[in-house]
Amino acid sequence: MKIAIGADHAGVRLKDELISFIESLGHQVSDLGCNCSDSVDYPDYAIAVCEQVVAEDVDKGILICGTGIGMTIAANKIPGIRCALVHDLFSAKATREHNDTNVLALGERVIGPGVAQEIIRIWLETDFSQGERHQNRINKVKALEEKYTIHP
Ligand SMILES: O=C(CO)[C@H](O)[C@H](O)[C@H](O)COP(=O)(O)O
Repeated sequence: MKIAIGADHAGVRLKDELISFIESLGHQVSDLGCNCSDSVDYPDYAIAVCEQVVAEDVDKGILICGTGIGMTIAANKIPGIRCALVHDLFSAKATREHNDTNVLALGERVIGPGVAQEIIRIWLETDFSQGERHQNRINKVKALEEKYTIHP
């Protein structure tokens, strides 16, 4: 798979540690920054990654900030993005099976690299369950997105 990854200053260290791990799983990683510890704004990196996901330039996105919360809030403003903040292995599997999430958010100040690696491995290898009830719920989320999108 092609994966875009982005982080703010509070997630850059974990991002840099995770790239080689994701590549070792056989994926191609596009690093969209940031690339230093200077203070930056997480929405700028959420947008960069999510735009690639929506454009289908990549298959999935991974976003990292201090808590993962800011990245999650920003990512889910973008139509077509279903981003989950995940800090446990059960949710990593469930959010692929039930929510068909296309972006994963992590918090560097919350979990260590070992747990982050396992979350990513499970999230990337788990398919959407295709269950009718899950698709129906995702369709309702898409309808909300459409209803509250302002068309020029
Ligand atoms: O949005 C966040 C908090 O929910 C992210 O964790 C940011 O990375 C964090 O706010 C950055 O904090 P800092 O004090 O500017 O380093």
